[in-house]
Amino acid sequence: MATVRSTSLPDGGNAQPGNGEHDDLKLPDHGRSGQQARTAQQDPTTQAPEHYDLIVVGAGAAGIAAARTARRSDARVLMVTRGRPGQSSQWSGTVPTKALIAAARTAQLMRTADRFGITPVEPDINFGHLTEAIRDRITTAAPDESVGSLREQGIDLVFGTARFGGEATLTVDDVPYAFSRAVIATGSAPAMPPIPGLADSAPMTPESLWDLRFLPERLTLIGGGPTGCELGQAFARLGSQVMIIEQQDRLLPREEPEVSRLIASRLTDEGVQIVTGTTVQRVTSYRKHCRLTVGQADRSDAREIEAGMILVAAGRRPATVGLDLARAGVFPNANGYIDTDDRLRTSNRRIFAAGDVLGGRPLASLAGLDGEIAGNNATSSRARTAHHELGPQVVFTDPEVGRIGHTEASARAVLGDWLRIRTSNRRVDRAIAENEPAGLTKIISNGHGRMVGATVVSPRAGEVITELATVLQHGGRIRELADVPHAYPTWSDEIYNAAQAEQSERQQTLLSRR
Ligand SMILES: Cc1cc2nc3c(=O)[nH]c(=O)nc-3n(C[C@H](O)[C@H](O)[C@H](O)COP(=O)(O)OP(=O)(O)OC[C@H]3O[C@@H](n4cnc5c(N)ncnc54)[C@H](O)[C@@H]3O)c2cc1C
Ligand SMILES: NC(=O)c1ccc[n+]([C@@H]2O[C@H](COP(=O)([O-])OP(=O)(O)OC[C@H]3O[C@@H](n4cnc5c(N)ncnc54)[C@H](O)[C@@H]3O)[C@@H](O)[C@H]2O)c1
Repeated sequence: MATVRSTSLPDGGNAQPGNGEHDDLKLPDHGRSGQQARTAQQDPTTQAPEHYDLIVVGAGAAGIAAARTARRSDARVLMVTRGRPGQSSQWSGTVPTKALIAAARTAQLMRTADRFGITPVEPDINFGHLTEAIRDRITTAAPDESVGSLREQGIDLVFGTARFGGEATLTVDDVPYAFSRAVIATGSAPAMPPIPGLADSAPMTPESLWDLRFLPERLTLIGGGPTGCELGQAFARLGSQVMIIEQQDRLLPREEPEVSRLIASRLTDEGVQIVTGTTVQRVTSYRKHCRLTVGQADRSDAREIEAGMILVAAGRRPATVGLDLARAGVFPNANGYIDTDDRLRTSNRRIFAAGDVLGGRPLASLAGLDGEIAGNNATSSRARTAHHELGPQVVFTDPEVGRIGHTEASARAVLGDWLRIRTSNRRVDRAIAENEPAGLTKIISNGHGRMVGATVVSPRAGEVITELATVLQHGGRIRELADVPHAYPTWSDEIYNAAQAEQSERQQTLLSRR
């Protein structure tokens, strides 16, 4: 029979097994594997709480990765969740939005087929069939995240709301459990701006949107970040009249200003009404529609606009309410998120945190990686560190916006004018072949030519940016890609062109020094 390994506290790789310092935190040897452990169900009246090597709170991208990684060290693992495993990513975030976007792109292609010399046709959208197809995509996307599959992987699963009772205990709906380590991976929830009358209008959120049974004739999005832009464009392409209201002076305010202009222009061409530099001050609901009082932040310029169904895409907030973190000795920061060191350990050294609950950049890609790191560091003495700043992020509008590292403004804030910026709006051959407009490639390097950030706007920017992520991760220079043969014609052509241009500039500089 497999036994649970007794693992000493991972302490930055310095803690030696049995060095005495952390003996009280040693994982116990239960003499059985998690796979063989009984399913987590307990009588609340029993005195001793059931003990686990690791309890993971949350079964989203971060929690699942943490639990799976811990199982590789044969730890006895309990995962607690009050929602379906997969949560935001699989059920309401990454997967369904991309399925919706793909359907909307098809509708747009049908409508604009004349650019390929094909007779265009206005698509007939059956929203019921469309949402059914999306549900099908969701269940196909991650079969190994189902309850059955997680249990097969040896992870005990219990449904309910977790609440810490002390530094090494928690309850799930009053049933107590004890842990050697825990990972908090409770994710985030939609932020609801405190706008008078908003709650009465029963607004949708990216989470509740998937219950829609009909295509809204008119849809008003509050927030023009990644969610607002992706969903706004998709619903407009499916046939809704869409308005996006953004309080900052441009859409996608975290991206380069030229990206905001490019995406705004594309959305406007597709019929989306964009209102920037404007906040919603009041919502008045009528039986079938709403009226919004909007204006500038200082409340000047107040005016009323008609709105359809409201979808709030105004950012996220941490899902920590009710966890009783203080009892566990974990203290959220001023924004309510959990701070950790780079090994994802919180102020309680038994407890780690991963995913959206950390704040920063709430991305499924980072949540999964964090989960692995937290699960590893909680159950193994070989510590791994998290480098959030290195992960690429993509806004899946059409065209897509891929970014890695700094924008020009954030690089300038750190490096001043010690920057080299290479920008191109050239239409690559692939864009010409597919009759797509020009995008953008912007590569930012420091004075030594080492890349510190890049932005790509193209129909496949999500793929293209990963090549640059590799360069950034290795502290490389863009010219190093000039020696790597690239397939032609691809959406990466402009990266290769930039690499060759950098290479030839360097050769000229070297020649001129001779
Ligand atoms: C519309 C939308 C589109 C997105 N698109 C992308 C994209 O294209 N690419 C990308 O990388 N990211 C995308 N994201 C972000 C991505 O979905 C999240 O970053 C990711 O899902 C976060 O994972 P998580 O595990 O931290 O949290 P979650 O997936 O939210 O999981 C949290 C889990 O904790 C549980 N929980 C919470 N509190 C408790 C409690 N007290 N007790 C027990 N269980 C609890 C929940 O039930 C859930 O299982 C998108 C997000 C949205 C909203
Ligand atoms: N493709 C992707 O990777 C993807 C897609 C969607 C979401 N996400 C993730 O989810 C997170 C949340 O995305 P999001 O777009 O909901 O949030 P966000 O914080 O990125 O953007 C919200 C926008 O709403 C605006 N806003 C806030 N309150 C407002 C108000 N009262 N009136 C008008 N505008 C208001 C903000 O200025 C901001 O531009 C992102 O940080 C991102 O990491 C990722």
